[in-house]
Amino acid sequence: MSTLANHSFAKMNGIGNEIVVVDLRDSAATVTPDEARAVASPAGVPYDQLMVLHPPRVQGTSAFIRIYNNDGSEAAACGNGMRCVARQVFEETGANALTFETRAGLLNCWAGPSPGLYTVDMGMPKFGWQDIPLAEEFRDTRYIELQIGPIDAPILHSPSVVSMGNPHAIFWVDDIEAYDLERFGPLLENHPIFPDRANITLAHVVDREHIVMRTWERGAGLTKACGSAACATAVAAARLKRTGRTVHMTLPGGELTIEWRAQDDHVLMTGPAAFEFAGRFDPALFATSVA
Ligand SMILES: N[C@@H](CCC[C@H](N)C(=O)O)C(=O)O
Repeated sequence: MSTLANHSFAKMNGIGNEIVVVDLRDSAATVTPDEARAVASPAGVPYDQLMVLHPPRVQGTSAFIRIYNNDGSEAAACGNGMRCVARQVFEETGANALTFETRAGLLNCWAGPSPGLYTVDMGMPKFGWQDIPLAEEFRDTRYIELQIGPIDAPILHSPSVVSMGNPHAIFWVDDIEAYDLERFGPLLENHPIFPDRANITLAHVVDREHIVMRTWERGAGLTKACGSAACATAVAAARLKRTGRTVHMTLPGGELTIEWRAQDDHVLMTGPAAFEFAGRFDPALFATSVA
């Protein structure tokens, strides 16, 4: 019998990024890729990311969080999902600031700066080609040599690449709607230059304080919002001196503020987290996913 059978969940979203939160802090169980895919099935609770809380492994943290994409793969970072987790645990405990552990490290989260908003310290971005990771050496990752389309008239080319704990490639364009991201996204996500695949973003710099963007997410496809991609895009734009270090980001599902803090290079992501409904998983979902 699956640990998730009859287990409670919360369906939430972070500016339209579909999130399911499951609390396994009273259990030693983990979620298998098959179970994660079963939850995402149309008969389950379709999501972009499943955030699973496990017992804390590090003193001073409230939980160890494992993050699943809807294809069953695991991700180390999920900005929108972290705001949802923070809201849930804040409401349950009355706290307004907590630290969680993810595979990307320890993340401080706090309520504010105004009611209904949550801030996550997403840590420091990484720019080294081995950290992202890329399959071959690029000394300058502000732009890398990568293109799709005809060699002399590429459709998309020269992305910036950044790790926010997970890999991101950002293509700078004039019109983010002018490209068939559903078609190019999977090609780029699975391009051999990205040995761990990558999240693919189209971004347009409106001015020094505003970027519009949309993302094809690794392991989840087109989503209404990707928080770590917003962080990666803001940082990449600031590295190129096209924006300042605090940027307002417009995503298909809503707005985020990203600050790349000068004092320690940490990236702070601020935005809302919405609760939709709570429920219990139907055991029939896992009938074929667990031996
Ligand atoms: N939606 C997330 C990113 C989730 C992980 C990503 N698909 C990956 O595999 O790296 C966010 O809000 O950051």
